[in-house]
Amino acid sequence: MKRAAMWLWTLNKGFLTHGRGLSQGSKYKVSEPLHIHQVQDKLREIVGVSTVWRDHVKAMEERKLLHSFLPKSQKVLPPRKMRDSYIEVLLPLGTDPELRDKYVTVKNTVRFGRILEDLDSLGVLVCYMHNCNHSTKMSPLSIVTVLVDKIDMCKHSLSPEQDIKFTGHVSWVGNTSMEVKMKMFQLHDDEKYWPVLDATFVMVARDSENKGPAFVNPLIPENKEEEELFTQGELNMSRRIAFGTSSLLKVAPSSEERNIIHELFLSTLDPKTISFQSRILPPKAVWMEDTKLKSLDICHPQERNVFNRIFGGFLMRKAYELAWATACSFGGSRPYVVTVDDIMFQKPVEVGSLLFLSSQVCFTQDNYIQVRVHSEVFSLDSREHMTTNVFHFTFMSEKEVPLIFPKTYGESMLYLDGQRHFKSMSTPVTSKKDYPVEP
Ligand SMILES: CCCCCC(=O)SCCNC(=O)CCNC(=O)[C@H](O)C(C)(C)COP(=O)(O)OP(=O)(O)OC[C@H]1O[C@@H](n2cnc3c(N)ncnc32)[C@H](O)[C@@H]1OP(=O)(O)O
Repeated sequence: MKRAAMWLWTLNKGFLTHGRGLSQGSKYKVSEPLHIHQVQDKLREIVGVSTVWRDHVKAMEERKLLHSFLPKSQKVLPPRKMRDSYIEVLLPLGTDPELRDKYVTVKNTVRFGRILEDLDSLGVLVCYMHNCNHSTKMSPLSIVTVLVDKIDMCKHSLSPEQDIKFTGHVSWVGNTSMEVKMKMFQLHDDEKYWPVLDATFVMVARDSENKGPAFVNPLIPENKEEEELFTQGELNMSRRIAFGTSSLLKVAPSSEERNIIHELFLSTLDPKTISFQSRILPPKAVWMEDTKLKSLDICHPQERNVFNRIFGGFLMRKAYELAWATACSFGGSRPYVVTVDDIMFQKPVEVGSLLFLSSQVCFTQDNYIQVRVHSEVFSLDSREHMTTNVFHFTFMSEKEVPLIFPKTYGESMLYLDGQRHFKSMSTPVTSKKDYPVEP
């Protein structure tokens, strides 16, 4: 009982000192960063999971008993500061060849899919730090990823032979949801850590059995910088709601968007026939339907998370790798990821499901390729199909890529949705060669 509470305290204690932990961007200092392997160990300890799949039902039964520790209201929970949840994690690629093998691509760069997995685990650990409760051995909360709001890549290259450091903390809280900001840095020849990536995730707290909502500790900003982050978190929430309510699944496109679609349609009509049916592809263009790639995975217990559902990071890696392959076969050169945007985890994926991923290019501009991946699961027990996620990735190719043309109304909506996501990319990156981030 004391052991888990002890580590939480030890970890927290390190955060009480202010300072410049990293050469750029760090606000708080920790005594010692965690090793990447410790993240999973800590999560297992906090949630109290079985390491043997056979025992998973028993372990979940034990978690039922934690229900009584859940508060009835958020008001009774003590407020936390941003530094309470701040953690640093080291991925020692420079000194650990075995670890490097897991991360290296054929072109001697870093597998971005692996980074997505690490960010997901890190985000969850950050939230457990925020909600750390010394009175229980295991946390009564089940914390799951609901949204990858944004991952923006900086221009610096990722080497599989230099150490990587992650930092993260809670930046905003609602009643049951938390926004987590994470950064990634890589050690350079000048012995300094340079920024590589900025990520914003939203996590949700659920009860001990992951069946209903659970309150999270309030968050109090301590200074002006934190107030700005908090306000930004609130604005992000309003933006997400606005983006959701204007979804093309709910409302018609704007008049400007309707014009775009009509122009695209007109430019594919055969001028030799006076018909709406004869469609021909303009030069340097590809039909959207010809860009599709699909994959199937069986969701084995190996890919489960601490709550015995399929790990969100695994789903992201699989979707990312398929998206990369789609962009690569479409663009004709090895593309680089620029932005990951608005990955919504609508439904959990059960262990044992069949995971169908379907990827297609939905928008292009200059060297940019916008790829959408739709994820659907088939439950062998209930015989039901269900959409679980939609992923959006922006890639950049070394050379200019063909234009993409929708044929049907449904594809036109995919085109506009892709364009909306492309436009929401905060800072278009223009570099090519010094940006080697691949799957
Ligand atoms: C190693 C450990 C890793 C573990 C990490 C994982 O692998 S997790 C595995 C991958 N992820 C999952 O399996 C999650 C799958 N999704 C789900 O189970 C469900 O969608 C959910 C429980 C997260 C949410 O369900 P509902 O939307 O019905 O719940 P509800 O409406 O009560 O919302 C709960 C809180 O989430 C917020 N919320 C909901 N949708 C949101 C969105 N798109 N963007 C931001 N926030 C959102 C709400 O505002 C609310 O916060 P407030 O209450 O603050 O207003």
